[in-house]
Amino acid sequence: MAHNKKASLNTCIVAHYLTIDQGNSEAKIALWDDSELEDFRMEPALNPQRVSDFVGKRTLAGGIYCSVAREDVDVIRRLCHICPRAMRLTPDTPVPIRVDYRTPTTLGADRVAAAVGAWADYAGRPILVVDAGTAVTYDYVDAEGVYHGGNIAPGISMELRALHEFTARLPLVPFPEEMPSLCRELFGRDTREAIALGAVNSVVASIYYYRSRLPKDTVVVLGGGCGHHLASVCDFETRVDEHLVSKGLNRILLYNETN
Ligand SMILES: Nc1ncnc2c1ncn2[C@@H]1O[C@H](COP(=O)(O)OP(=O)(O)O)[C@@H](O)[C@H]1O
Ligand SMILES: CC(C)(COP(=O)(O)O)[C@@H](O)C(=O)NCCC(=O)O
Ligand SMILES: [K+]
Repeated sequence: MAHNKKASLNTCIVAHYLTIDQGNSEAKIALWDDSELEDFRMEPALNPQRVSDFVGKRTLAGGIYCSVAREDVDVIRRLCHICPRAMRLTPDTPVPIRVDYRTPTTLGADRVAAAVGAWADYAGRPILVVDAGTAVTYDYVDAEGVYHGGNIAPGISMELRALHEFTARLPLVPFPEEMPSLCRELFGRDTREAIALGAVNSVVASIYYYRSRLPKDTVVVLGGGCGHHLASVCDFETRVDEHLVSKGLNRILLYNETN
């Protein structure tokens, strides 16, 4: 009897949190047991039904929505319906780092979330946050937790497409899945290799460059769909976090629960 009571108490206190990150290529939905990732799904086209299917029978304590694409009103409505405390990440949302950006209202919410996600794991160290998705963003958080901004550059797929679309002769080269073997050579020796290496090495070289200009103890955190590919070709230690933005959203949600 006492055991059953304890078990049902445990069931009650599991706090599930839902995070939704709508990027320019994919939506990422994640379920958290407090701050532990429990379930994750990528959705090329999110809709309210997919959100409900993902959550299933689990009871939510809170949820957060962040988009750098179209704000999906139907998805937000569904989130509000299934969550007692649902919020959108906006420029006014309190976050656990200090954002020092001249135009906070135009700053991509996913960049703030990625910075918070990295800070959650490496607080107290300077961090170069690289979120390599549709675009690649390179952001800097110092050891005091101040976000100093960063840069925006084309993502690898975007570069490959742009080279094809804006030239007469360049073929569309597929996303180079096998980066370590491709990057064994510095320069391409045929057109396709030259394009693939050009797109990949522009990102790799940028990571090296920013790192060389930052304090020696800077941690390099790589997130986004290309994060693990890029880590495989950097010859210094990097930390890959496939769920960087979702993790940041979860931490922002928890921060707002307790503050
Ligand atoms: N195997 C792959 N095939 C195609 N694109 C890939 C692959 N692996 C990584 N990518 C890259 O990942 C990006 C999607 O990453 P993601 O971080 O989800 O982007 P976003 O947040 O902008 O939606 C694609 O635009 C592409 O550049
Ligand atoms: C730079 C981004 C396009 C990155 O988007 P993503 O690649 O993650 O889909 C997005 O963060 C954005 O639209 N930012 C607004 C401009 C700014 O951050 O200053
Ligand atoms: K990005």
